[in-house]
Amino acid sequence: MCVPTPSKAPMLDVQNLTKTYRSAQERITVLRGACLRVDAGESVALTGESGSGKSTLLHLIAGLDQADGGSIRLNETEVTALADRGRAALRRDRLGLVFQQFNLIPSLTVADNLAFQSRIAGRHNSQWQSELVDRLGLGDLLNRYPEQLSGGQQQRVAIGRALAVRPPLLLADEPTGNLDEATADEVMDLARDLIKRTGCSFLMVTHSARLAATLDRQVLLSAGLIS
Ligand SMILES: Nc1ncnc2c1ncn2[C@@H]1O[C@H](COP(=O)(O)OP(=O)(O)OP(=O)(O)O)[C@@H](O)[C@H]1O
Repeated sequence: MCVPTPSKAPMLDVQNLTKTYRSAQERITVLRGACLRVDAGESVALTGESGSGKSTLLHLIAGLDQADGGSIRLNETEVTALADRGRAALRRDRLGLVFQQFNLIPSLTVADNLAFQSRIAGRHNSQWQSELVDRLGLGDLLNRYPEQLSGGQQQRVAIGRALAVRPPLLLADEPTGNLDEATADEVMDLARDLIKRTGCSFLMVTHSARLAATLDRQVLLSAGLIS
């Protein structure tokens, strides 16, 4: 059972989450009642051994997969109760997602990649986009395509795209996993600065104890539970 939550409503409240992958050959139980809360404006590092289920948990929170049991409340929304359309709308309007593989759209320029989510969410704000461009140092790259960028540059675009809608929660899965240490530090410094400016909550999967220590709190996923 989860530790009872204090009266203040958290931005993200995961309670007793269970998940088993089933195939004809095997069952892999990954989450056995995981609990996690992230307060408004709080930054939390999700750590754990390879295969412990960090990405699974992040995908469930983002509504990219469905849990077997338990609850995921994002602000006042019960994510586990949403149908496919509701979960897609949640990702579009209220979540920022950043992955290790950058996931930019190859046929769009940097400028159009940056504006992609905010445009489809109907929340494009030119002033905020200009500020993102400045703070992420993307001014000279706006007409380039993703294949013409370095890994660090691509990830800066991905972070800008995710924050363009000013989401209440930013989820990142090993965002610097494909970058060298110096570039990782540079990208994380920029991300932390922008996260502070937007006031969003931040949940980041990372293998790096060094980067985890730069966030407000670290939690460990082990044997299907979070401590
Ligand atoms: N779609 C799937 N079908 C079956 N098993 C899966 C699926 N996705 C993940 N798994 C299994 O679930 C377990 C947890 O995987 P997950 O990717 O969540 O771990 P992780 O902690 O993020 O690992 P890593 O740090 O290596 O990225 C692993 O044993 C993995 O093989």
